[in-house]
Amino acid sequence: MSTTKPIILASASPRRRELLTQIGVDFTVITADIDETPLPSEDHRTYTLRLAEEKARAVLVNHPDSIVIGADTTVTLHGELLGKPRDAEDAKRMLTLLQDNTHEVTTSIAVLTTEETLTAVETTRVTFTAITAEQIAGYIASGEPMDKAGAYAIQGIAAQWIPRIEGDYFNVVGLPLAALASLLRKAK
Ligand SMILES: Cc1cn([C@H]2C[C@H](O)[C@@H](COP(=O)(O)OP(=O)(O)OP(=O)(O)O)O2)c(=O)[nH]c1=O
Repeated sequence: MSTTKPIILASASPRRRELLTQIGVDFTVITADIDETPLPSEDHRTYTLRLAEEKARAVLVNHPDSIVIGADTTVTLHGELLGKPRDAEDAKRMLTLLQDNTHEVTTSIAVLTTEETLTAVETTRVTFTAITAEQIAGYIASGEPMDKAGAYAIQGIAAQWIPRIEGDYFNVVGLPLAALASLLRKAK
């Protein structure tokens, strides 16, 4: 895919890098640290959209001639936001909630230039089988949950407990590729 301006992915996530490469986009990676604390009464759509935009905006200020992509993924179960687990105990709490249940994964993306702000929010429903306490302990010991929203990776070991999803698979991994490609085609 070619655009008139250089594309920057404002993300430290190796998954996002791989996904964007998968669809043939030429880009560089520049990250900026932002505060990811949810605001009081912010829902998952507002929260992920705000963060996606803030991540991209923080990079755009220093690279005004580029198209900057920001993204944020969060898991929600019955309205509760599950971000990345703080520690092993928090990962256990999240996986215990998610097992034998269906939850939503929301990724917001923002494609920013100095002239325009293009955004999209994509939600995928993910169903988990029952997972025993022993399996959860073993999974946490593998290290996979620690840097993932909801404490699991659909693209990893957790795939064995996910018989069904409704929506975009790539959205769960961290970037809704079809929605993103459509925004990139619009960006000038
Ligand atoms: C649910 C789920 C999340 N994830 C990952 C995607 C994201 O990297 C991470 C959610 O955290 P994010 O805060 O969205 O992203 P990040 O901190 O990894 O990267 P950055 O903010 O710099 O862009 O969880 C998976 O890899 N697989 C999954 O199945």
